[in-house]
Amino acid sequence: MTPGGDPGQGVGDVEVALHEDAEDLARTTAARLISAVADVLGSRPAPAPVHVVLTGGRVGGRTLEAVAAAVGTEEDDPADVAEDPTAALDWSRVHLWFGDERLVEASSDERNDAQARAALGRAPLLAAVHWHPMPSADDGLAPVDAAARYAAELAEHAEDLGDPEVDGDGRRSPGVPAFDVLMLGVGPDGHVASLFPGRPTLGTPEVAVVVEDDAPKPPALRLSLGLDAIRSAVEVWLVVAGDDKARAVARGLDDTEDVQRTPAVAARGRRATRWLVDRGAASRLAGDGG
Ligand SMILES: O=C1O[C@H](COP(=O)(O)O)[C@@H](O)[C@H](O)[C@H]1O
Repeated sequence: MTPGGDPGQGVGDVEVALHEDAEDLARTTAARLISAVADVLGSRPAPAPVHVVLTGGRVGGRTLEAVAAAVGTEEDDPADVAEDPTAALDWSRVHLWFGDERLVEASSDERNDAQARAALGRAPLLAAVHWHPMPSADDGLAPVDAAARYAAELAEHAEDLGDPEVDGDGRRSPGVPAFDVLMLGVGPDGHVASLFPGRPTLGTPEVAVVVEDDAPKPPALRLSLGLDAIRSAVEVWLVVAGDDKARAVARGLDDTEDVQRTPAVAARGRRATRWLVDRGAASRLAGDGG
């Protein structure tokens, strides 16, 4: 077994969904996310929450912009927004977490939460969601204490009602919520969240929130969910665009791949793992039609 755990052990279905380009991918993923939130809201009694983990990165940002556009922004006619089916959703039951974050000033545009708030903040209906940003440099905490603080926040929601179909399967990491959907970008090097190839963070999969202090992609200092926390999600969605990601996607879908070389191979959901890719990212997969 690799230090990151056996990526193929006891996981749900793996699906690949092909999209024309990054814009189509972002728009379709946004629609998928809204529909998943609606399904979960409808499947459990109010006020039970829905837990969603957001990703940074380019396609992650475009996806959230597409979510705001679908829900209705302040530029839209309020009458149209009120008629939209998403207006009926109880967004106050939705909790938004982050898969990773850059440990820089809160005002930095390098922050994943800044990108997410800028995108989703355009939709008045989404003002009701609960944000769970990772600590920033402004909090003045040592990185290890910042990680511990986010882990404590996660633990506060670990007992929330989750999906009855998968809860109790023994594969949820203790101390993290039953994430309903966890989205990840994938780097050209195969990293997910801030779990980079060959880094010590892959050697402690059981730690809910890990510190990366020498990320090969700047900024060097970051926080990330650990592998077991990621694998606690009911569904993991890897949202990837661009032919510079094609090798990482092909490796991430190969069960024999070493997690130390391609961390993405170990990012699996308990019920499903969905690779949502555009033609460029899929261009090294057999039968992609591209
Ligand atoms: O550093 C990061 O990179 C990945 C991928 O970003 P992309 O721009 O190449 O799509 C992202 O998923 C992660 O959240 C972020 O911190």
